[in-house]
Amino acid sequence: MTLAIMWFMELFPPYYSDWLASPLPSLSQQQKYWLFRPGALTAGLRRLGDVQLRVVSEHAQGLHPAEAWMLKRKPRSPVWLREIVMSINGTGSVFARSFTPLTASHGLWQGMRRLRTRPLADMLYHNPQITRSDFFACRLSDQHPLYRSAQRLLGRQCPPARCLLARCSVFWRHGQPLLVAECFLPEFWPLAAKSAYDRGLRLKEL
Ligand SMILES: C=C(O[C@@H]1C=C(C(=O)O)C=C[C@H]1O)C(=O)O
Repeated sequence: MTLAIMWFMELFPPYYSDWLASPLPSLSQQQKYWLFRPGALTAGLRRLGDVQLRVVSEHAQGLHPAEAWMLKRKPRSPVWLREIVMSINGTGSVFARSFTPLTASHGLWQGMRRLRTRPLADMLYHNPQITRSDFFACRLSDQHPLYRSAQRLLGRQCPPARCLLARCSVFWRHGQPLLVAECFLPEFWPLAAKSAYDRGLRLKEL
């Protein structure tokens, strides 16, 4: 990447970002529902079946330039990253990638390092000091950091980027951000549709 492009990306981040604050018009009602559903995603997934969480990786790395604006931190500044996959009744359904500044992972967000297979949700929704940003959603592209992670995780079984819908939001605690990005794998959508059908719900009641 040339210096000029990197300079542009750092200066005008939202203009090259894939993330959108409102749903793409082409999405189904069900997709819009899950991409912008408030509250704990794990709680929503548990209504579809038995949820298992597998930690894929946890390590320090530099903040990706395309994600720096979300964290309001400088590109390449050190962050602590956690990547997990959640399965519903044994079917890999959601891949999540979460990160916080490395200093915060030793401070206000240190709980993130101790979770192991407990979901992040356990430490996010019962603390009045923690606020959540609006959601952003997108269809992934080949260059998207979340897609790069999905490729590492799924290898040759990774679906094309355009088949993957994702959302993200930032949790803030005393000025310290924790970004959570979640990608719905293609196998998730039939499970969600079947569950809604079994419960006799119309889409708007999901
Ligand atoms: C943030 C939540 O926790 C889920 C669990 C995660 C984890 O343990 O790393 C990451 C993203 C979420 O889908 C949630 O359920 O809303």
